[in-house]
Amino acid sequence: MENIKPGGPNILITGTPGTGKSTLGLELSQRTGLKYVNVGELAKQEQLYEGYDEVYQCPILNEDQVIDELEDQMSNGGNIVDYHGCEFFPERWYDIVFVLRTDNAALYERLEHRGYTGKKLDDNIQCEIFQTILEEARNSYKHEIVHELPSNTPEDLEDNLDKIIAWIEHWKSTH
Ligand SMILES: Nc1ncnc2c1ncn2[C@@H]1O[C@H](COP(=O)(O)OP(=O)(O)O)[C@@H](O)[C@H]1O
Repeated sequence: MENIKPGGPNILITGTPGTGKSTLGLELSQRTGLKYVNVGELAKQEQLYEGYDEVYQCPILNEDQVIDELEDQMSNGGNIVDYHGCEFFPERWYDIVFVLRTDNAALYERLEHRGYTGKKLDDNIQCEIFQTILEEARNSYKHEIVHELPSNTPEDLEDNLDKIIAWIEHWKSTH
């Protein structure tokens, strides 16, 4: 049975770093009033970590702590969650999952611009080539709620916003 969420639907925006999750998530939040949750930022603020990854030179997310931290607000609904992974969240949290996709050349430029180099840059490009996050989403959620969205141009961004806003309106009229 579906949970009742007074705050509205919960939306997951996932995809390889640099595909445009925070750009889309923030704009969507502004236009809809749903709450934007950047899991990476939340972990940093609340120090939800368990150790340090020497290879990638970044802290390791404590997934259980993230789940505990978000459980109440996710049960209430009305959240747009942004993270470059999706398999550790409880499946019941999300009403819909969007996986952003970016062509290699564009993604390479965005990540280079962000200061990524060497293995970190290469691995993220490979992650996108092998559609790792899309596979992860399809393995973690019902196929019918997982949607791939192109995220290459500003026109794509506008199209994606229009589509998601229309979906939210529909969700609200049926719940
Ligand atoms: N649809 C798009 N078209 C062109 N550039 C985009 C698009 N979406 C995001 N960008 C740009 O790509 C870069 C990475 O976007 P960001 O939202 O930070 O990605 P993520 O949150 O997935 O890491 C930013 O410079 C952003 O302005």
